Amino acid sequence: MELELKALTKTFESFTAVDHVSCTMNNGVYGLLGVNGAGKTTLMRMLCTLIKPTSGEILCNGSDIFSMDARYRGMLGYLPQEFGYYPDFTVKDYLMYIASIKGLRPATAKKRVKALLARTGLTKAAEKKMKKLSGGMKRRAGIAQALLNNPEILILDEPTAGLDPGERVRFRNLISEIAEDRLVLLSTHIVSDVEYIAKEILLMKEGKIAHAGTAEELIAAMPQRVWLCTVDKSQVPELTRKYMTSNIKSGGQGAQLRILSREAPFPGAAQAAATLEDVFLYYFEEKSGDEYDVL
Ligand SMILES: Nc1ncnc2c1ncn2[C@@H]1O[C@H](COP(=O)(O)OP(=O)(O)OP(=O)(O)O)[C@@H](O)[C@H]1O
Repeated sequence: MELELKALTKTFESFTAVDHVSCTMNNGVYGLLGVNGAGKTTLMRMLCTLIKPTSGEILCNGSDIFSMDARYRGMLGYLPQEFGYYPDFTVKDYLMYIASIKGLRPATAKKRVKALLARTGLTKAAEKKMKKLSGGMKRRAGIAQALLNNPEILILDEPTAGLDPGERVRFRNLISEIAEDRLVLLSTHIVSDVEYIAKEILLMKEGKIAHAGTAEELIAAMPQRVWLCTVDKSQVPELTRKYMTSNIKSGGQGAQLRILSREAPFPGAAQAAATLEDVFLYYFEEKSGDEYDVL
């Protein structure tokens, strides 16, 4: 399975939301990482044939996905950012309903729903109403519906939005497992969602893929170094004005800053190993997601 994007572009009137994106993906997890408005959803909607590119191509095993039409959609599973469900349906009825829309025969649908309930850890919740599920369970039901047709390509738009840290870990593990034999493209603005499970991370900024590679490659390519600086609290405003600072930990009179800079900000500053969070800060000049521990 190979998905190839060739100079993929989408403009809305004079605004370019996706700007000449080119990349090739095959089985495994790809993390589309970027801040709000970077163009992630627009890119994914094109990959799902929901909107047409202004220019450029998307090829699946060498064929244009829009020409493949239903044949391509049969290979595709999609979990949109806001996914619609029927609040009064039970999880099982919801999945059976989506299975019928996807054209699965009732006997096949029954088997697949049972298997997917088990795979997503929802067997015990099968008879619960959708509106009674926790955020994490709802997302897992969303994944289950996207997997009903056993897709070779799975597109997940911000699947971890609103999940608590425990649910996020369970979700990551599930996605990792699912991607063993298919292509999974997952968008997020939270570094830790993709740091350990993505075989490649695509950093998307202002419609472009600014950088792509493994977490290690992205870290190695960052020109700045990371410095841990223990300073007096009174020095914090000046240092944060002067340097990109990824983290500040305060305690008593002192503060520990994590500073990104080519050179040591002052003699004696200790160099630390860079992380993907630092890379995110460097390229986007903002902190990733809602998990960042600025104290
Ligand atoms: N139908 C549209 N008409 C005009 N502009 C649009 C349309 N859809 C998206 N945009 C604009 O394109 C840009 C990229 O939006 P997109 O939703 O793809 O970003 P994103 O990275 O998914 O961000 P978010 O996580 O906030 O959804 C935004 O500035 C958005 O306002």
